[in-house]
Amino acid sequence: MLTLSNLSLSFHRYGGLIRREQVERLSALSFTVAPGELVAVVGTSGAGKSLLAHAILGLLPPNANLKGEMMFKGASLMNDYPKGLRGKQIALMPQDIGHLDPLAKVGAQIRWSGRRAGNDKVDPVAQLLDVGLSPEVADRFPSELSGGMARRVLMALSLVGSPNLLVADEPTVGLDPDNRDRILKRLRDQASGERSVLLITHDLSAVLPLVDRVVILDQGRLLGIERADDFSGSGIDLQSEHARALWQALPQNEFYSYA
Ligand SMILES: Nc1ncnc2c1ncn2[C@@H]1O[C@H](COP(=O)(O)OP(=O)(O)OP(=O)(O)O)[C@@H](O)[C@H]1O
Ligand code: NI
Repeated sequence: MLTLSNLSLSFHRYGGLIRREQVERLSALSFTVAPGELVAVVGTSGAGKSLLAHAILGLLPPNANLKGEMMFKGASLMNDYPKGLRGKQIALMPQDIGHLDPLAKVGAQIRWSGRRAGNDKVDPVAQLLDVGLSPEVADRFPSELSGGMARRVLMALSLVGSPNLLVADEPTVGLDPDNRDRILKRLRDQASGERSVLLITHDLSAVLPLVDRVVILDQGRLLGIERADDFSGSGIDLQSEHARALWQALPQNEFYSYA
């Protein structure tokens, strides 16, 4: 479904008046997301996770310079971003709840997202129920939502067009365990059949029970691609040393660090 081959991303930066330099933020990333898969991209702050999300959505700023190849269902996402893809076949659940329009009620925003995705007949209440929110939320403004509700509204907006690929950028940050697990469960349900999810997070332990595979990013570099099942025991089945170190550093595994 999604294939990245040697994808690099750099930015032009002006040093002084005439010196122009390139700063590389993603370095030769290669990985795939298969139909039905839920793949986590894990990395600390500044690893390049949101940049990767924006690259896949064709939302990078003009001074960004992408190299390599990125294919979605056989079409290249590299130069002219294919029309009719974003918000329909590929959707982003953004990291920042500031993406909600503060001046519009939730129901109206869901209808707009539906229209952008080519569906004029979206029922906001059904979309809200789908993410575990009650019908009355449709009449609220974003300022009247709790953090957990706002995240679920963002999720409803991103799901409105039934995307084949959903890129969820830190969808559970700042949420209590109940709200977090609700969102993660909905993402797990989403990833089946022809539909896949790329789940961006810094919280490996919260997502491990749900995801199929884990891509580890650090400072724009790929440090490992692992099957989620291999994060078990002492981590002997993990391919990369870095993944083993991450696994052994989780609080519940401290025992193994001394084994
Ligand atoms: N438009 C830009 N121009 C230049 N550098 C940028 C730009 N956007 C982001 N960066 C830099 O790229 C790096 C990766 O940023 P990114 O937002 O992808 O990190 P992240 O992994 O999503 O972090 P977080 O977990 O904090 O959201 C950072 O060092 C950031 O400063
Ligand atoms: Ni980010």
